[in-house]
Amino acid sequence: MSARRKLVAGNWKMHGSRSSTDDLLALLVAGLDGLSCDVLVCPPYPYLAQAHTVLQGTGVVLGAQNLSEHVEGAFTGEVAPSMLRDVGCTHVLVGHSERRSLYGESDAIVAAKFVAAQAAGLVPVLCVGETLAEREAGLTQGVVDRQLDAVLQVAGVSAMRQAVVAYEPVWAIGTGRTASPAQAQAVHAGIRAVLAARDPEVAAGVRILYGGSVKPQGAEELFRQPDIDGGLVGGAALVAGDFLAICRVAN
Ligand SMILES: O=C(CO)COP(=O)(O)O
Repeated sequence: MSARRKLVAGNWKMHGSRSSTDDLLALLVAGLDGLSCDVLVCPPYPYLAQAHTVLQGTGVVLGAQNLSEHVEGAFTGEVAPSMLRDVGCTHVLVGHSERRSLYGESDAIVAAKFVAAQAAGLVPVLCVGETLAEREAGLTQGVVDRQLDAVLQVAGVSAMRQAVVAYEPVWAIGTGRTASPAQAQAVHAGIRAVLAARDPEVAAGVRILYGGSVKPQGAEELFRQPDIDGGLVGGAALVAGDFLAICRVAN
């Protein structure tokens, strides 16, 4: 039995409205009563302050889906790390595959965002994962190691004490195709081994989430794997009953 407490995170992506945010959060807060896993929700930027008000005192923590690597300045359309803190975020996703592929975020930018998040007192959830072509070419662990190493080079391994890693194979995101528990476990163990080579204690403590078509069915077996410490949930995080069911099996 691992000493790491499970964490279930919901990435709402670009979905919702003011009223659906209130509705979903109310259902989550009511349904989570009595559960002991950690729960994080990441609504879109405009709803963060509202979500913070609803979540205060509930134990559910709040994260953003992205942040600027800059402290402040002439960066039209960007959101500073301190602003996220200011509206009640404790966490932020960094390097989600959609940011990497659709918005050209390089390993270097992701590393800079990771550092900027921690400098503002936010816990970064560092997302890593390979494409289908990379998996089929046998490059999975190499890609994930490169993405992780880019952050470790800049931030140092001890920064991982205040961070979460999320393994999200790109081919499993939004496709209904989940990695098998064995496939996911193998990569999670590989991530932990990379960290252990630098600092075994840090490696033993860091939570590594699995993401990619996580649904209530199948979540239990994923979460039973020794190196899977919870989930980063997309589509199913928008359906209160599904998200709650996933939290329940992580409990
Ligand atoms: O990208 C994801 C979470 O960050 C996963 O999304 P889905 O659960 O919709 O596949």
